[in-house]
Amino acid sequence: MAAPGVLLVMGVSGSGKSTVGALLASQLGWKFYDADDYHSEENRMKMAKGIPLNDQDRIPWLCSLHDILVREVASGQQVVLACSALKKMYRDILIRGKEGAPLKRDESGKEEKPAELQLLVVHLSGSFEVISGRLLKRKGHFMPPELLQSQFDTLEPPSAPENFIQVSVEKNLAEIIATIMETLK
Ligand SMILES: Nc1ncnc2c1ncn2[C@@H]1O[C@H](COP(=O)(O)OP(=O)(O)O)[C@@H](O)[C@H]1O
Ligand SMILES: O=C(O)[C@H](O)[C@@H](O)[C@H](O)[C@H](O)COP(=O)(O)O
Repeated sequence: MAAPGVLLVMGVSGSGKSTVGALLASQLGWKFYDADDYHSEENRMKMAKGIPLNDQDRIPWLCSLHDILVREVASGQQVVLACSALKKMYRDILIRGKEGAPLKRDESGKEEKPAELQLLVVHLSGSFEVISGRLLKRKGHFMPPELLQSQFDTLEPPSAPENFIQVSVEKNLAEIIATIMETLK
């Protein structure tokens, strides 16, 4: 497949996004962004208190990630982004920015189409049991394991016509990376 500008590694909390994303970026020589690093203090505190984020909390966060991706791709930089991106609408915002955002005007006043990114979605998919087992063992993270059920409730797995692959979290890391690298060939 033609290499996309952006590889989005998505899934519920504990599915392995940060681990797989960082490994992939280093193997590909692409820049790595972890969406967790871009949450507002309010969002972080909300999750730490065990309250799931809602659309209003997530939309500005996703818009700022979209802006980062557009900037990087415009400068020729390929990017791996680890981001929960649980709903189709969230992935659409990463690709196109906020739906209904007013069209920008160039210097002559002409309307410019919003930037759209070439993005491959890698969905790390697995059962509640396997993923909660990993979260319970993970130390020093702000996300409480009790929020996992809400992540599964919110999840809309990618489907056609989205450009995506699904990889089982039950594979070991080397197998996951190899599967993704094979798709990129
Ligand atoms: N394929 C895998 N096999 C075994 N353990 C994994 C795998 N992927 C991730 N882990 C472990 O599971 C935990 C959650 O992974 P992490 O990358 O933090 O997930 P996320 O970023 O999606 O929340 C970490 O302790 C990580 O080392
Ligand atoms: O959309 C969300 O609800 C959040 O992004 C949420 O998923 C959280 O930020 C992380 O998932 C926590 O961090 P981990 O994914 O690393 O557990």
